[in-house]
Amino acid sequence: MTTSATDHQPAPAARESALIPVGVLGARGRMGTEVVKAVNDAEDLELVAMVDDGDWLFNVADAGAQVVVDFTRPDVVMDNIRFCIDNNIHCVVGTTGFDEARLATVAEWLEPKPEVGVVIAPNFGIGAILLMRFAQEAARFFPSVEIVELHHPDKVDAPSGTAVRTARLVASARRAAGLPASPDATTDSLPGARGADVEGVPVHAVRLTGLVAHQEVLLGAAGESLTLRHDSYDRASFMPGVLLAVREITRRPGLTVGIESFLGL
Ligand SMILES: NC(=O)C1=CN([C@@H]2O[C@H](COP(=O)(O)OP(=O)(O)OC[C@H]3O[C@@H](n4cnc5c(N)ncnc54)[C@H](O)[C@@H]3O)[C@@H](O)[C@H]2O)C=CC1
Ligand SMILES: O=C(O)C1=N[C@H](C(=O)O)C[C@H](O)C1
Repeated sequence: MTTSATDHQPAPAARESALIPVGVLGARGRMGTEVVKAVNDAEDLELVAMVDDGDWLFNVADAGAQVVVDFTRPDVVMDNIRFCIDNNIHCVVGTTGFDEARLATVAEWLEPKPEVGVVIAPNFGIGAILLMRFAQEAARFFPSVEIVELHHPDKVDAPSGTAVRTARLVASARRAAGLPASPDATTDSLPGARGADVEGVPVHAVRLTGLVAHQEVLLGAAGESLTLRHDSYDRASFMPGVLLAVREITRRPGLTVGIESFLGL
């Protein structure tokens, strides 16, 4: 008996079962809406649940989601992660508001579930991730550093999660290089004028109509400065990183912070 190329194609049911079933939390929000579109457009993913405020969270488990993407709010994200871990669902989390204590809690929840993966990333934009890496590299060469993040005025948290992570990475590189505090003679200032102090790095937050998500890292030395800047003009910029994380997390058990390792960085 001869076989044609079509004889080797999987049956429709088998093809469907190869798709990764994805649930989206915060599905009606700015990022959630974009994620829903991106998942629907991806040939290897299947959108099985959309949940927003007031919806039944159990929908994602009932629908058989293998991966959940969370773009909600800092005050609800921990409950969502707990639910997913308890229900053996991998999580891709873009929601901000994670400090060391929260990350430790998630790692603790994962201990009895060695097969479940959670990735928490303050920024899925490839350019923003590279900016963080470049800032970390440059930090040891400059006595002065400050960060300015600029966002749309509907953002509820300040400074941005990305700026806080960038400041921590820069501060850590400065400590490793033995650099002292950035010079600053200010003794008289209005509250907030010098920004938020994140591990010794001043972080300034701008909220401006028309902006999406932007960040500058300003590094200064005698007679020169280096400015690193990244701009997300559209939330589409986050989608390649989100989709990469959805695909990777099914084979990355445990807690991953940032998607740098998924990008080979
Ligand atoms: N990691 C990254 O690359 C990015 C992270 N973000 C972060 O993502 C988060 C969301 O940002 P946006 O989409 O701009 O906010 P948004 O306010 O437009 O969307 C949040 C959505 O979550 C919904 N929500 C609230 N409580 C919920 C619950 N218990 N269950 C399900 N849904 C719930 C809200 O109704 C809303 O639709 C923020 O923390 C933001 O900083 C935003 C852009 C990129
Ligand atoms: O709220 C936003 O818009 C963004 N939030 C993230 C953050 O706080 O860093 C990522 C990006 O800056 C957009």
